[in-house]
Amino acid sequence: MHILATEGLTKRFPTVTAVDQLTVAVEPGVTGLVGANGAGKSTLIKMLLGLLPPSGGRARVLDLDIVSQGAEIRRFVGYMPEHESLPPDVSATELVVHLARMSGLPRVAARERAADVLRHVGLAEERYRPIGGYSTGMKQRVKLAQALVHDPKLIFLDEPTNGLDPRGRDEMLTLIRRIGTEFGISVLVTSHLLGELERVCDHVIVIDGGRLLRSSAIGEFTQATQTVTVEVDEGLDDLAERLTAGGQTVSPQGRMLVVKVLGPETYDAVRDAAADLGLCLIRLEQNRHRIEDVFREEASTRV
Ligand SMILES: Nc1ncnc2c1ncn2[C@@H]1O[C@H](COP(=O)(O)OP(=O)(O)OP(=O)(O)O)[C@@H](O)[C@H]1O
Repeated sequence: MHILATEGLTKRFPTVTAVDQLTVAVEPGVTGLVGANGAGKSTLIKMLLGLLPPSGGRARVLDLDIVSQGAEIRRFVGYMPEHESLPPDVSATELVVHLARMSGLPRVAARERAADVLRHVGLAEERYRPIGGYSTGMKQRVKLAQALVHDPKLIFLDEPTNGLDPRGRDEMLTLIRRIGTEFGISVLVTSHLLGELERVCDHVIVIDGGRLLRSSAIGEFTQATQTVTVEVDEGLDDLAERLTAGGQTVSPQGRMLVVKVLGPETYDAVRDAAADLGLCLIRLEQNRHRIEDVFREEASTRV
């Protein structure tokens, strides 16, 4: 069963086509939507929520039509917007209870549910303080809590790690994975960094200029795009030659080599080649993939 499916979905603004003939289907689980700034991620999400009418094509979310059943879709789907959209003068508790009430929960149930989700996202005592004094990380957690409070079947998270420091990012990504696995809520999460979504997603969709570039299970994805950086004390050229002769794809980068990972055997090949040549291996590091790497990869397979 698909949780959402689009067919030729298009959104044209006067000067730009933000989403261009997009046909894609998403299964239950955690799905990453990756694309550079301006790729059309937010526009796609707003259309899927029934908040922005498409210029062409069709889409269904939880088997509901985005044009004629937007209000029903929003009953079952939670949305964490990209930009800050929180009132500064109320506390997280007041806001989340209010939103729970607006989604139709009675007063007591709304309070209980709000307390539950705020606890799940990791907001403790501070939830009683006005939101205006929160750090970016705390504000992101409030935005996540309000997306979950009406017990959705699916949530759309638009750049949830924006503005967070490395630790905050890690915590947010762990939370997202838990939402998908422990709570059984399907997640569509956007980012401009493929590397950070790799950790938490089952499936990744890449868009560029509003068009679908790729949609695959995370395993296939990382397989196709993974590289390791290799640094040795000396003898870099010899190592490159040895690896190339052994069937590895190697490109020099300054004082290091970038080797495409063909499988676990690539790591063995690097270790063995360095040992045979008597070189001291200083670094063997798996690279985080920026979206640009995927574009480069796709472009090189197209020619
Ligand atoms: N309301 C609008 N009117 C006109 N152009 C718009 C509007 N909303 C978005 N766009 C344009 O559509 C394109 C896609 O924007 P969108 O916000 O969907 O991208 P994005 O992938 O979410 O990027 P970001 O993460 O930077 O928001 C951009 O060129 C943007 O300028």
